[in-house]
Amino acid sequence: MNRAADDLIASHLARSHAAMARAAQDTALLASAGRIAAKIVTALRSGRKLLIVGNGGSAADAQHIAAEIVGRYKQERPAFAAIALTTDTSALTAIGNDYGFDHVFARQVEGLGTSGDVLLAISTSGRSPSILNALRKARERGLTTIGFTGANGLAMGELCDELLVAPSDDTPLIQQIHLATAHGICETIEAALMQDLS
Ligand SMILES: O=C(CO)[C@@H](O)[C@H](O)[C@H](O)[C@H](O)COP(=O)(O)O
Ligand SMILES: [Zn+2]
Repeated sequence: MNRAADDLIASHLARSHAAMARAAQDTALLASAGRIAAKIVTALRSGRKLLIVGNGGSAADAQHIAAEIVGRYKQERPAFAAIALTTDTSALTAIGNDYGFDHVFARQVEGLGTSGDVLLAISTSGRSPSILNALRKARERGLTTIGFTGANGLAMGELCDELLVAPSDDTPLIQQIHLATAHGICETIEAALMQDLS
């Protein structure tokens, strides 16, 4: 690896480290993460499900988080219901082709979401129409709505019962804060669900 690559990667790691440290001190982020974990626990305890949407890197995060819930985070326990709406290529291409990409998630929320479920919608910009439409549809159908965004995404809050704001305006860094915070939320959820069994 040449020097330039080393410098670029080291600089990214340093910015990532600084962004994570800022997030760890962000009392608003920590408080909203706690409320989000409590809302998801309430839904899962009563047999409801968690639906998750996101584009690009956030689609990967959606799948990652769903797997922590339906599989396990760290502890041996029963499975709980979580689905990323980013994985079914037939649904995504049919809905995208017939109705337009802006509807790929909203249409799945309409088909799969029921009152009492939770929609977790991840958008670093807070402005992706596919994500905003999914939140609107979730509201219409009586789902609890949760948003993950970045410092410039506050407008998304209008459609969310809880909005978690990563303290950065850089998409990759926002994504890293989202995933690390989601791991903390999964740990909190798992601890609460394990306590029910003891
Ligand atoms: O992973 C990255 C950048 O790190 C990209 O794929 C990124 O997720 C895509 O550009 C998304 O379309 C951005 O959408 P959003 O987060 O603004 O809703
Ligand atoms: Zn990325």
